[in-house]
Amino acid sequence: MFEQVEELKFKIIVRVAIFAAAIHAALIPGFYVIGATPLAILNIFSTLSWLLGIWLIKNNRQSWGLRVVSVEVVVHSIAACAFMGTETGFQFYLWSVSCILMVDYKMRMGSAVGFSLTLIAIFAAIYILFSGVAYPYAYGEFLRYIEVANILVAGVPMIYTLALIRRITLEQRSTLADMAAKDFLTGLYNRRFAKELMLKLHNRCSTAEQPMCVAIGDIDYFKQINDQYGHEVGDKVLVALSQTLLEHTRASDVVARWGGEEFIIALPNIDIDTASARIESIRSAIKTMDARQVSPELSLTMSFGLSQWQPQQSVEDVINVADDALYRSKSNGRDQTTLAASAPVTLTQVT
Ligand SMILES: Nc1nc2c(ncn2[C@@H]2O[C@H](COP(=O)(O)OP(=O)(O)OP(=O)(O)O)[C@@H](O)[C@H]2O)c(=O)[nH]1
Repeated sequence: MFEQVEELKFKIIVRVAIFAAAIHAALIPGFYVIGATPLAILNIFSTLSWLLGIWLIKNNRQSWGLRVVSVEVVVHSIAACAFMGTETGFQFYLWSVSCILMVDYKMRMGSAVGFSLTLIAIFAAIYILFSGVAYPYAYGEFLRYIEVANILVAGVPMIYTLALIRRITLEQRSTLADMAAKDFLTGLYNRRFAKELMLKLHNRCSTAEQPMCVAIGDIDYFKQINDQYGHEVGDKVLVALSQTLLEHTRASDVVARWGGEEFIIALPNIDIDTASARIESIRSAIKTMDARQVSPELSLTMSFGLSQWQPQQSVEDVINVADDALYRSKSNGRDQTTLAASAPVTLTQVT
């Protein structure tokens, strides 16, 4: 995840750098036309510096790339203001670079803040040193427009950098929320998060006076699958089975990995008869699931325990009751669903 974020960040910085290189290249004839030949020559070096920065960033030397372009901006801002005065607005690029430097996480926080503050200090020093310099070249009547243009163009990298940080923050937030809620292997909800969701569903169902059921399923003889085909195949079985569970449940159901080869399905707004028909259809879908995509000749069955969640029961209570029913499915020969009741009802005996 961290590498992807870094990749995205530097991809965007490369775009800013290409934009900057193009602006510097375009200014070469511009400076030449107004008679500022030294600045035209300086811009050739500036364009080359930006191209070098892009090359360094693309070749995995991101910190060096950022340093090269930072030095370029400092030199360019000082030179432009020394030759043409501060009214041209070239000093505003120092603000852009001070923002961009902060996204280099490889640089220590203290150094990044130090460099950024130095750039702002240079910005202030430029006013002290060069605000008295009068613009000596042609087209002086357009000075105000040049200043406005420079301020606007310098603003783009700052907004781009902030937008980038915002995007990364939001993406990381959703990734972290996903990691906290989901099982790494199967992508199903994990036990802790499933419990929270089940409680919310149960409260909603109780308020609306709707029935709710909970099923626990456990793969039969999963140890044998691991022993016979290997742990990696076992993992693939867990992933394929999770997919089958999702395909045969409603969006409002909660499907979660409860433990190693144990899964839970919470079914809101459903009575026990309809729920048992649903679980039975899931059980036969698992039996007929094309397990050959995982490994040829592999056959898979699952046992279930199903219980209706009574209003006064806690989440632990209903799970214990469903678990007892599952235990009966196992001890009665597996590949079946047992309904938890005062007298347990086995729906399907293994054939
Ligand atoms: N491949 C894989 N195996 C797992 C994972 N988590 C648990 N297991 C395995 O699941 C197996 C569970 O074995 P048992 O508890 O003996 O149950 P079983 O073989 O399924 O037998 P019954 O439940 O009695 O039908 C163990 O071998 C665990 O190593 C996992 O994430 N990946």
